Amino acid sequence: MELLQVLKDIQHECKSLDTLDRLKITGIAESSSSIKEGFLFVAIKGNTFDGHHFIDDAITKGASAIIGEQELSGLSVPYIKVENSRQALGVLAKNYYGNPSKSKVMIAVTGTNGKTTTSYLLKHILEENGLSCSLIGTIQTIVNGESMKSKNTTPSSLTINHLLNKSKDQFVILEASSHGLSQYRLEGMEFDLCLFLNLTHEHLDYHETLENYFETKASLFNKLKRDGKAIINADDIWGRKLVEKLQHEQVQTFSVGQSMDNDYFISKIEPSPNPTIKIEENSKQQTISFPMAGTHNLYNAAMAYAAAQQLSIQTKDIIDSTKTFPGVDGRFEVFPQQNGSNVIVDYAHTADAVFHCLHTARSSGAQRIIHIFGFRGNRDTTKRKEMIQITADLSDQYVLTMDDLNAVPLKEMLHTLESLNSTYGNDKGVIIPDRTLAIEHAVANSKKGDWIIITGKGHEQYQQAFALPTKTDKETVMYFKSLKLK
Ligand SMILES: CC(=O)N[C@H]1[C@@H](OP(=O)(O)OP(=O)(O)OC[C@H]2O[C@@H](n3ccc(=O)[nH]c3=O)[C@H](O)[C@@H]2O)O[C@H](CO)[C@@H](O)[C@@H]1O[C@H](C)C(=O)N[C@@H](C)C(=O)N[C@H](CCC(=O)O)C(=O)O
Ligand SMILES: Nc1ncnc2c1ncn2[C@@H]1O[C@H](COP(=O)(O)OP(=O)(O)OP(=O)(O)O)[C@@H](O)[C@H]1O
Repeated sequence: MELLQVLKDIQHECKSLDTLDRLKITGIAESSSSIKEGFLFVAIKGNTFDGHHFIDDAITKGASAIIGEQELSGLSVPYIKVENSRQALGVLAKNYYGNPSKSKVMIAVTGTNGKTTTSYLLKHILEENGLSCSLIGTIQTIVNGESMKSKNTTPSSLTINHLLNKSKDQFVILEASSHGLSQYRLEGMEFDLCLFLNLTHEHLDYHETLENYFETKASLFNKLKRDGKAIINADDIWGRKLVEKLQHEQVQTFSVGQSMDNDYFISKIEPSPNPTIKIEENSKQQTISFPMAGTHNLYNAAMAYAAAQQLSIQTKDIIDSTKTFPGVDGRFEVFPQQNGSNVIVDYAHTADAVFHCLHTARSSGAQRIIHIFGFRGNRDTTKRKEMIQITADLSDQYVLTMDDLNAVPLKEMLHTLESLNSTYGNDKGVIIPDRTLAIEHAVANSKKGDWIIITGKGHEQYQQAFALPTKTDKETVMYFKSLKLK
């Protein structure tokens, strides 16, 4: 493709215009390690590396032109300077792949918690109704029925545009993370439907304040197509704020919430044992049954319901398909034990998610709650206090253990657990550093009516080795089950 075509709509400076005029590129790469002969290399200053340091490497590997933010000269291939390389990459990718988000029905889901669950449910509803759907999110990326493991919740703009270009599916659901939004990973894309689920304390190591975090999430709604629609959980205080903002901007906005002034009025919530939610719209009441327990999951169901309606799926068909939702890997997955206890594996890693998870266990009949969890190294440390306070309040026993250390020394994390526990915890808490042994301890000491809740890792593989030969919380739970069966 002609380089000038790829540069369309991008403000740039280049000292070798003649050369650009004739130049064709065979691809685009944001990493020098992906460069092939004839590629355009986009140098990005990142959090760990500066892509500008890899320009020589990219040229040696065959790059035919370079884009970057620095003032550079004397390169053996044309150098094009832009204001912001990440932002430029979004437009370059869009131009190179033929603006694929324009011709697809694009749905973005944002919020602190529930993006994956809501996205999976909406995909399930669409597919049950004969529609094909790609999904780009935390657990996996599914395009044309083929699944790949995800590295990021929201991949880079180059990856997304490539996936959209490959996708033959009618619909695309994308989980929009705040990191993704702030790093321009959705730059140049447009959406038919954007969902806002909630906003609670998370990622303040990155955004610093909740206001900044909200502004970043809210920026998704600037990417709506001209006739695009916003669906917002108005029971969330930030959601309510967003409804007001979008209505003021005359964006087509549909609110979901427990007061009658909402477009989708939630008139009743029954979180367990047979989770159902009643929704009234245009004075008609619908009852939605959803196999995942908990008020939080019923909110996810309400949001997916409203989205499916706005995508013109018949109400009855939505209700029928919601009933058959198979659930999501590592989200409130229940493993009944032979002794009458239950083990739950859940991806909760915010205070709000932990609250919902423990609350759901209690309202589902847990007589004793034993909660096992840890803190991820090198991530928001300010949420830890509240997480301990919630478990100290809502569980009967809690076990602090290891989550991913992310290069934090084990000794340092142990010290952190001890000091947080003595400051904010209570005598219900113990520390068992090895995650698999913490689970073993809880299972071995469990009795009928106990609910052992293991949070934080959900579907993810363990990063470090533990005492037992298992790789995930679910494998660890199954390991004890299989020992008992022998
Ligand atoms: C801190 C952070 O957000 N980093 C993201 C960012 O990487 P970065 O730009 O900082 O990359 P870097 O490693 O410093 O490298 C800078 C540049 O040098 C280039 N390079 C580097 C090495 C080399 O040999 N050659 C080379 O060209 C790199 O390709 C890059 O362009 O941009 C990359 C591409 O988009 C992301 O993959 C990467 O996500 C990392 C892996 C990550 O863990 N991010 C987390 C915090 C994140 O984004 N999480 C959210 C979900 C959060 C949630 O809700 O739970 C997500 O969307 O995944
Ligand atoms: N609507 C909700 N409100 C509060 N907590 C929720 C909600 N939905 C799910 N959760 C909790 O958050 C956890 C993660 O859920 P899910 O993976 O659906 O969210 P996510 O937004 O994709 O998360 P992440 O951004 O970390 O990938 C669940 O295991 C559950 O504990």
